[in-house]
Amino acid sequence: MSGVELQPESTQSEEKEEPKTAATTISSTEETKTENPNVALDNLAKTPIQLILQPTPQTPAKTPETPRIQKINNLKKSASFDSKNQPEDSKTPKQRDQLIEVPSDEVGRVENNIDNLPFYHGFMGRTECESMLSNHGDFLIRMTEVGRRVAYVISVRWHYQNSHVLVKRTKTKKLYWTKKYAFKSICELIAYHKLNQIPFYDNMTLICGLARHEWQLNNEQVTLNKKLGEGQFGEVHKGKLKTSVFTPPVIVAVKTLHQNHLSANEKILFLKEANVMLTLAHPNVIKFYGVCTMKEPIMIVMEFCDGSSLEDVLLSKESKVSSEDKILYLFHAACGIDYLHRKHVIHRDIAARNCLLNSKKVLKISDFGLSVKGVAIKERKGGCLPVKYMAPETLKKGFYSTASDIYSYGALVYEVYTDGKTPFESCGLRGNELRKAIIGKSVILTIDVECPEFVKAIFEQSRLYDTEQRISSKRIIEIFKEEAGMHELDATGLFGRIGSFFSRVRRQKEAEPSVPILT
Ligand SMILES: Nc1ncnc2c1ncn2[C@@H]1O[C@H](COP(=O)(O)OP(=O)(O)OP(=O)(O)O)[C@@H](O)[C@H]1O
Repeated sequence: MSGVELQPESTQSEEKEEPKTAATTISSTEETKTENPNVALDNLAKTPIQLILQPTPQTPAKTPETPRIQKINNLKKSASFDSKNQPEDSKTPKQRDQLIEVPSDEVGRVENNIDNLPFYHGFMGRTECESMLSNHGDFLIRMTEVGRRVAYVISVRWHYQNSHVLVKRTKTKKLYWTKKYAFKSICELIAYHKLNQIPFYDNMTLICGLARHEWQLNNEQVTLNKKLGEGQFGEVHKGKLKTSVFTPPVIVAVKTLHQNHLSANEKILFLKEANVMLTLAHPNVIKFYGVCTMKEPIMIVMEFCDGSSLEDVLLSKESKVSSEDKILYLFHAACGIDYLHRKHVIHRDIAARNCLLNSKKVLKISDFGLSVKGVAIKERKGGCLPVKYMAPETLKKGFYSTASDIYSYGALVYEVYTDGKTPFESCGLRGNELRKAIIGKSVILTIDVECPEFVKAIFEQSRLYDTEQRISSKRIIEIFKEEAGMHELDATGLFGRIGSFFSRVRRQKEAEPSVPILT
């Protein structure tokens, strides 16, 4: 006999000490140890340990088909972690159910720091996890929260279906279990079931552990320095990221998630931002380095912009943004948005405050907190929404699309040419009143200051009510190229600064007034 029989949890609470029965079973454990001193993981895989479900005086052992085992399986079904599931803490085994404790030395020498398990992914949402599971037997371990307490979930692909099995803990001894066997650590639970190919839930075994990606960083790789600001979910710091021992650390911006008072859903929302950024690489979009989800605080690590936000630059009393730079920034913003739209990402929060500038005057679209994958979606959202920047179809019916981003781009053009004024600031309406006024067309945004004709035309065509008529990001870029001689940046972000706009304007003024052709 190699397993230590464990009293059911409900009776364990009456236990004062570790069960003395362990001593008797340890002798047979030692037999195994003598045969395999320092048994290594690989050896274990080849020589699975035989475990026998032991009868207790009160509860004779039964075969897996018996109602008692069935009952355990039912319990485990409740532990299967469905979206509507309740925390299963209370659903502990009844008195007649049995678990078998497997002592650590039976499992062999295993890595006991979960962070070092290659297939442990830290805090991860279900959707992101399911996007990784593709083949039968693929599995990963992730962290979640059940009733504000950290819990581990084994996510596995089994016969074309994804299952999420919550690892449970016994009340008194705090042992980890999913089916029959209980372990001192989650690493032992995983190692034991994987190496011996014992089903850990129903008939599912752990076959192929999916390793973490390069972008799933360890907290130790990141150092936080000066605080840059604060957003809805947490703070942004300047920091350093160590990528290897051979290369110097990279200067980064690190978005940390407030540790307290955030539910698992809010954490998932925060990580959604990283999820969207993950697929993006463009000189006018903030670069993403990775996420730290192994422990608190959860962090998103991204490119550091050594300038300020466009909003701050526009509002700065010290210096005015030149006409040349206004064109440049709006062109960069259009290139960033166009790239997002080609990647089927709707940003949903285009505004000067979410455009960052670096010291080389390159504008980068940032803050993907509200972004979604897709070209058009319908979503009714409550809470704090950027009404002043939102399109009428969004305010009316919750429709978001690439066209609604373009409508917000119009608001960005307004901000740039009014030196950072917030749209509709002067109309005196707010919240729901403003929403109704925008839908009812009783307030309309106009640029009454000096502005190149072609920019004004872009602005007007971006603010059209009919989404079909609204200008596209592709067309905006073409116009900037045609009218201002702009060039897109290459991947390094070095080339493609302003072209011959001002010499062109001079030429046009000499010849005839500029008539923008917008199709
Ligand atoms: N990549 C970055 N490089 C440099 N500074 C940054 C970077 N990202 C954010 N910041 C700065 O950190 C501050 C907070 O950023 P964050 O995106 O969290 O805030 P926000 O957009 O105000 O809030 P929210 O996320 O709630 O929309 C901003 O002032 C911004 O200028």
